[in-house]
Amino acid sequence: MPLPCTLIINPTSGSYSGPLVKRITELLAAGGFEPTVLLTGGPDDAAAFAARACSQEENPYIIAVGGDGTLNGALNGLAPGKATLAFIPLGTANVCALELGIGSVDEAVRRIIRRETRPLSVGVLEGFGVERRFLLMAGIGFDGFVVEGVLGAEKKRFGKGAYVLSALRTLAAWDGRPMEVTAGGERRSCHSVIVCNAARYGGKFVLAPGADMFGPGFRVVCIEGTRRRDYLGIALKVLAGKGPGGGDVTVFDADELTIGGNKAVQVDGDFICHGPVTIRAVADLARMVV
Ligand SMILES: Nc1ncnc2c1ncn2[C@@H]1O[C@H](COP(=O)(O)OP(=O)(O)OP(=O)(O)O)[C@@H](O)[C@H]1O
Repeated sequence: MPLPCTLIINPTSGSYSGPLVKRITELLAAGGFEPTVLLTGGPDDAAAFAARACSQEENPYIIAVGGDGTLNGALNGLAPGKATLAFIPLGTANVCALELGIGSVDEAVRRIIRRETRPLSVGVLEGFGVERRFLLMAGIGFDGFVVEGVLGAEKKRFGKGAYVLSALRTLAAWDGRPMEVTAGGERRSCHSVIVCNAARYGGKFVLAPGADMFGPGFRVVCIEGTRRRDYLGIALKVLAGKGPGGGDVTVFDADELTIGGNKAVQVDGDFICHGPVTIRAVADLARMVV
């Protein structure tokens, strides 16, 4: 019996094409699956499609096809502990694919057919009446402002360059205020904090060695320095593959955090809200194809 699966596909993601989707469905069918294709028509559809599959099926098998944003959308619709989740990367940055070592669409399909899965641990962020799960990271402070400030028209025209333009604007209108981060009964004064559920950040850069979406809790990168030049030092270290620790940066493990202030918050590359927020780790949300 072929195994039914739901493909949630973002037709606006980086390398989407009709023929590519046709090839994916043919490969899956040849590998023993019975795919149903659902194309997202807007930002909320991936979560709605995943929620529907989870409410209608006993063993929902959901394949997010797109970028990290589509995967995050699907993740946010899952009923806890019920679904199998897979990812076929068609996005621009595809951090999750890098994290899982998936180098191509064909490789992603091969892994789905291999049917090896691991229990997935995610983060849940709450603040301002919003609750949102994340797979990769939540950033509060500098990178939250950068993501918030990305203009749609620039993203269409310049792709990843839109983030550089937004970063330059964020640097020009510098907000030097610190915020309070509480974890494990300890309080710290930070300028930005990145709660990492995966090692990579923004592409192939390893920001939090040891952070793992299949392991419990987070690696938290707290940037204490409040000046622009503190960030330059961190960027140079990360680009050189050294990790950000030392100097004005503290890295620690946590399962639960409270972050004060009202700085901008992004999760998995999408702007969500302004602080204050709480973040907690949730184990076994789904089984993820690896
Ligand atoms: N039909 C649609 N029209 C416009 N936006 C959409 C549509 N479907 C999904 N989206 C939004 O597009 C956002 C970006 O898509 P996605 O992450 O899949 O691709 P990407 O930006 O190319 O890749 P990456 O996130 O890996 O850089 C998603 O977060 C989602 O909110």
